[in-house]
Amino acid sequence: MFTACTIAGSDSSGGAGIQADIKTMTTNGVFATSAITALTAQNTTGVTDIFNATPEFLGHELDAIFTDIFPDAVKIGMVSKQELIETIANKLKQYSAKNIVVDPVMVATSGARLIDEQAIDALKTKLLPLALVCTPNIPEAELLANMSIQNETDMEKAATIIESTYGCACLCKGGHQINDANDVLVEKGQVHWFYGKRIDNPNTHGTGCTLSSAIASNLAKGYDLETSVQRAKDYLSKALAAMLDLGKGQGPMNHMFDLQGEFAQ
Ligand SMILES: Nc1ncnc2c1ncn2[C@@H]1O[C@H](COP(=O)(O)OP(=O)(O)OP(=O)(O)O)[C@@H](O)[C@H]1O
Ligand SMILES: Cc1ncc(COP(=O)(O)O)c(N)n1
Repeated sequence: MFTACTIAGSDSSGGAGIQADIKTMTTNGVFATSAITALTAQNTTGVTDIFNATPEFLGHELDAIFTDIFPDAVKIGMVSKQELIETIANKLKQYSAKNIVVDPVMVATSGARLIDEQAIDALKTKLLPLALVCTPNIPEAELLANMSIQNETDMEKAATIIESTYGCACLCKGGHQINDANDVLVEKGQVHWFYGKRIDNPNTHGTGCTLSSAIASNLAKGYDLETSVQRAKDYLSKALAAMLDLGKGQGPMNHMFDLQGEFAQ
C-alpha cells in the first residue's frame, strides 16, 4: 500500500480541503494521512469562519505522521499563516519529504480569501522551492509570475517564469477562467499541454484540491509527473461528469464515482 499525506484545511461541507483530498487519495488507491492546518466553517455558498491550528500543534501532527507512516507523496493545500508555512517547510526538510505537490490555495471558488498577505511571501520563498510541482489557477499564477494572463500563450509564459523563479515544475490550470479546461505543465523547461473537455457542470467546488491530491496519489504510486497529471485530470473530469448536485451554491463533485477501481491501479 502506497501512502500520501495531505497538509491542508478542513472544509466542513466536504467538497474541498482535507475531505476532498482524503476521498481522492482513497479512490486513487493510496492510504491517506492528514495534517490539518485550519478548520473552516464552510458550505457550498461560502466560508463563515476560519480557526487556524497553532504552529506547535501542526508540527506535532507532522511529527506523528513522518515518524510512523512515512508518506510516498505530500500534497499541501490551504495554509493561511506565515508561521504555519514555516513550520511545514522546516518539517518537510527535517524528514526529507519527497514528491511534494503544492496547490497554492489563495481564494475559494466562493470568493473567500484563504491566505494572509505575509503568508504569500513565505509560500514563495519557503515552500515552493521544496516542491516537485505547484498547481496554480490563473489568478494564483498571475500573482506568482507577476504578470497578467489573458490567453494560453500567457499561461505558458507564466508557468515558465514560475518554474525558473521558484525552482519547481508548474502546472498552470486553465480551469474556469481561460479555456476549455486545458492546463499547461512546464517541467525542466519543457512545455506539455493537457487538453480537457469542458464539462458543463457549475458544481466545481474543490476541483483544485482534487486535482492536486490525485497528482500526489499517482506520484506516490511511482508514476512520473506527466503521467501523474494526465491520470489526475482524467479522474477529475470523470468526477465532474458524474454530475452530482448538492447544496445551494457551487456544489462538490462526486469523488466516489469510481469505487470499482479504474483509478486505484
Ligand atoms: N468545467 C470544467 N470541466 C472540466 N474540467 C474543469 C472544469 N473546470 C475546471 N476544470 C479543471 O479542473 C482543474 C482545476 O482547475 P481550476 O482552474 O478550476 O482550479 P482551481 O481554481 O484551483 O480550483 P478550485 O475550484 O478548487 O479553486 C483543472 O484541471 C481544470 O482544467
Ligand atoms: C479548506 C479549503 N481548502 C481549499 C479550498 C479551495 O477550494 P475551492 O476553490 O474549490 O473552494 C477551500 N474552499 N477550502
